[in-house]
Amino acid sequence: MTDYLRSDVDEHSHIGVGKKGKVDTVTEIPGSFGKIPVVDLSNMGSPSIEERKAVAKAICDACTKVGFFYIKNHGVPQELVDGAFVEARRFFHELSEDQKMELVNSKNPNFYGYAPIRTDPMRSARHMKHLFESVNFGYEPQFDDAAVGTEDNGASFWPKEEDLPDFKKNLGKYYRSVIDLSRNLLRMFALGLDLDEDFFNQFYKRPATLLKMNHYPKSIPINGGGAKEAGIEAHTDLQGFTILAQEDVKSLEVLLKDGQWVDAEPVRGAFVVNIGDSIAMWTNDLFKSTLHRVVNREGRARYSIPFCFGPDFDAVMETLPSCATADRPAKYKTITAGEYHRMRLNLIYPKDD
Ligand SMILES: O=C(O)CCC(=O)C(=O)O
Ligand SMILES: [Fe+2]
Repeated sequence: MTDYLRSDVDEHSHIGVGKKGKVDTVTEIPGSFGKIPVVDLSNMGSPSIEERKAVAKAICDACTKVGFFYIKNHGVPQELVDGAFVEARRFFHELSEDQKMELVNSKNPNFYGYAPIRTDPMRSARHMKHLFESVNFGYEPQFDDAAVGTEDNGASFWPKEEDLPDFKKNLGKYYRSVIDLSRNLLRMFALGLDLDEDFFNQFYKRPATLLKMNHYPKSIPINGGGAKEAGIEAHTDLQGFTILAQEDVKSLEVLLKDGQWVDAEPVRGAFVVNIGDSIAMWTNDLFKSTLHRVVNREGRARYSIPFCFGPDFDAVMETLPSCATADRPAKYKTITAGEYHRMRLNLIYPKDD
């Protein structure tokens, strides 16, 4: 059993915690779709259980075969999506470098905040190259219509109101709307896995949400000359699932069967959803956490807004009964989402950073 530190593109692997408690990889190759499926969510809130089940089945097919899918008719108004991109541009371009560095994530106990572009050749090989700039904000009950408590998941670094007026208020509208959509998707996952429709929501009372904004410039100058394409190396996401908003610049690529990288082209009005490692482990890899990467070859800047939705830190992720059989015994150790999260953050942000 290898003590893997990072997903390995050649093995189609994601990071899980094996029965012996070691970080291990899973080598299953994503299933039989040749492309990323599109799921229409129009009937997700239908009073008819049969109609809801049909949506749940389409989602679960996509999760078991690809781990990536588009959703349309998802209920998040386009003006909120467009508004969130306005705020992303304001953040990256209206704040000075110093103002952004005041919010740097290495100063935050939960690594919330700003992550600058890193081209330092001396960075240890254990780090992912960070050829983009990004910022993220954690869970706050004020953004959650279904909040049961008043505590956040650790304070985020928000820009000062005088530096970027109304930024938090404006982004908060989008935050609220994607949390709501995420809770509805959890119902579909549960239905599709033959669980009580509300099964997952009991583990998402103070969820590990992360609203991220990424900026991939059109190219990145390298010290000493030359330029590189902006992007993110092949990786899997760590949380339950991610809802990604993109504009019209194509750059996201997903690894499908036979080792083919396919573009997850932007589709106006649709989000891209992908399963993260936590739900993959919880479902005993029935749901696939699929490798993806970003390479901005388009010659213009790209912005994206991923929203990650992970279970409560104290949620105990024990292999779901409908996901283990005699032929397919449970592979993973029962672990709390928080323990797993912490383990992954320690890999992403090693102490020598
Ligand atoms: O920007 C994108 O399209 C995807 C970003 C991503 O994979 C991530 O932030 O984990
Ligand atoms: Fe990702």
